[in-house]
Amino acid sequence: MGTLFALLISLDVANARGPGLPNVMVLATGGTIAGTGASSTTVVGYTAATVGIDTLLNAVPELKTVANVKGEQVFQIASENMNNDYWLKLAKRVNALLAQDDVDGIVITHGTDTIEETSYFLDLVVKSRKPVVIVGAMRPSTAISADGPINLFNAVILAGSEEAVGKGVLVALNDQINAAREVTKNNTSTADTFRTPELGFLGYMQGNKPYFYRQSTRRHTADSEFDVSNLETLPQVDIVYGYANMNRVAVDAFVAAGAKGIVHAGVGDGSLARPAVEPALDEARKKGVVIVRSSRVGNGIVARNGEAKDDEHDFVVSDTLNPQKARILLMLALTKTSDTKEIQRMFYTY
Ligand SMILES: NC(=O)CC[C@H](N)C(=O)O
Repeated sequence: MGTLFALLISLDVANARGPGLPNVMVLATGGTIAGTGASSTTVVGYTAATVGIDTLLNAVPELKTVANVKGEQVFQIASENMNNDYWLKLAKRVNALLAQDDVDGIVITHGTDTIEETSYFLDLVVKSRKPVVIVGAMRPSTAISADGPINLFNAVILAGSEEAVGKGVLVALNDQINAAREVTKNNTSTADTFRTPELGFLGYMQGNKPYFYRQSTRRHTADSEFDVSNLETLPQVDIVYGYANMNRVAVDAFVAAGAKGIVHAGVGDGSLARPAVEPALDEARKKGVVIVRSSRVGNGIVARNGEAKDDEHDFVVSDTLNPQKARILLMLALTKTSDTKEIQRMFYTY
């Protein structure tokens, strides 16, 4: 009886999205996955974002066997040109589509340079438990052994899967599934560039199936407090990079240009150069600019206080977020509050 009941429950879950193949929407935004080179051996020095969504989908006829796929070109850019306006446009489109009963999941094709930023932005503002998978490629569509088609095929399977529901925005390339919060581009040119250093990726794509082994403990998507549905702009937040012999010029320039927040990509565990930079950040803070101490190191925690005396300076720390991801959380935090205690809570929550 118990087994029968369990079977009925699992059948119900399997049928939650209706019988047959899942409905997956592919939103194209550009990047190398949509790039073309001069010849089949051109794998660097090609042009990104030249091929449209129809060509992308037609290149992988196998997609029809795993999902009912529809495509839409949201914009067409190399992702180094990503900006807040594109993010707001993309997030609103994703939320509108996920609110539809006939969309089970979304795949976003994207240039790899800023995948880690777009994915974390969406992780914080998508209002749904349905899967959102961001995918790209390191070799253009015309290259020998192009990685785009297999990456797209796996991304569509993942976006249509029950396993990906509620896992937050996922970045899936090279047969590996990563969480948006932690994934980072790790190599300028190799196909295995996406890594979740130290904390580890979430699982594999193998044999046309996702296999999950872990998930993020941080809040995201349907549980997030951030909402961009009524926003047309985001606050200006800039990143200042730490280095030996550093001066205060960049901090002062960003403040003069109207920054509402500055992420300091410090050396080590987020250390600031004294006496050059700390007074500049103090002055910025007194003018109302929110300062987040992050690190250029790439792994590990930037914790409050210690030598940095964050309470005294009224600085916020980034926890494990790298500077480019800390910038995104700070922008969204500033859409809700300028209270640094509240912003610090957000950095320990997301
Ligand atoms: N591999 C890539 O997608 C890089 C191409 C380009 N720079 C972009 O990010 O869009």
